[in-house]
Amino acid sequence: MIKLENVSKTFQTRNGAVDAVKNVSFEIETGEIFGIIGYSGAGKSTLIRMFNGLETPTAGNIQLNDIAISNIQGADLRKARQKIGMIFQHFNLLWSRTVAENIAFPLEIAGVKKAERERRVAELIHLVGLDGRDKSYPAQLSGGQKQRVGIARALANDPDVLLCDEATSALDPQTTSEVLNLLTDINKRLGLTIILITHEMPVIRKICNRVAVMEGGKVVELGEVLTVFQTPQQEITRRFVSQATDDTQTAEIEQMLIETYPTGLLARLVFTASQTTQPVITDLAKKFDIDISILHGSMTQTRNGAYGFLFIQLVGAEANIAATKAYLAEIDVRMEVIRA
Ligand SMILES: Nc1ncnc2c1ncn2[C@@H]1O[C@H](COP(=O)(O)OP(=O)(O)OP(=O)(O)O)[C@@H](O)[C@H]1O
Repeated sequence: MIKLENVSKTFQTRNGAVDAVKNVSFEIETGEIFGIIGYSGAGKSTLIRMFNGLETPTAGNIQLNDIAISNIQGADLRKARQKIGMIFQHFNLLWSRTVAENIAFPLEIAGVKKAERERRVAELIHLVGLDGRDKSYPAQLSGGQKQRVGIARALANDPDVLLCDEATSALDPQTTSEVLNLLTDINKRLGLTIILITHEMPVIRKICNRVAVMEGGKVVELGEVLTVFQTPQQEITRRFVSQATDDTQTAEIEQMLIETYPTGLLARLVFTASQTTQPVITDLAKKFDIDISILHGSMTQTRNGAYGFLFIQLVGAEANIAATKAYLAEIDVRMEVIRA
């Protein structure tokens, strides 16, 4: 478990003091994938760099399992750091070393013997899906392959925690998706705690269990990803959530549907994780003798379940439509009537 208590970081610059992180407290569970999102300058990098002692807090404490990471230095800090891997946006690979030599580097520093190093490197190359590329140089690899080397190198000393600093920001959407799948797989297989910072909500949606939203050095919102997506509390969170859904287009779509479908009742059904797996639409048609057409929809998957909405047209006797509405209320599917 990782615990932050009242953590602050102030940089002294020529232009005065910069409060990069302001009084941040939260906990991250072992084995969790925890996302930190914020715009440029929000303090994400500074915060994540304090997890492995690359920056020291000006105030407050960071506890990693039994170790007070914010209070140790020298040999103790170097030893603790071996249990915290890190990957970067621009990979930070050694360009004159092969894939295998890059991955072996942290093992050399840790004093691991040659035979054991070679065994471990082969295992890591296989784990990240780079079989056959061990003798390639970074310049001969695609962006996604370079990040796989970064991940293998970060895992070399069998860390408890992996820090990801905008690890997919330099990659195209397809490669981003592959790297995120690899991280999810590693999280499951090794029980590794992953902390990632990003400015992209789709990354959070795809792999995180919980998310903290940072603005001006503070954590302004924190919660389960699904809850944050369904009920964002802060304006900045709403802006991030709209990046990952197409809710912004809703008004336009409603107008278009009203014009295109002049008959029947038009409604928007809002589903949350608890009902999305139920065959709600089939049930309605069977139970209430009504015709239902699905006109438009968007379902979004998060790690804790799916949620989303469907625009439907209902045609049938008034009493049957009233019974349909009552049934939807009973099973907690919100129905917003666009045109009665
Ligand atoms: N070493 C430093 N010296 C002085 N100021 C710094 C230093 N590092 C960061 N800052 C300042 O602290 C604030 C937070 O920066 P930080 O890099 O942590 O934000 P961020 O959310 O990670 O943004 P980005 O995604 O652009 O890196 C910014 O105002 C930045 O200029």
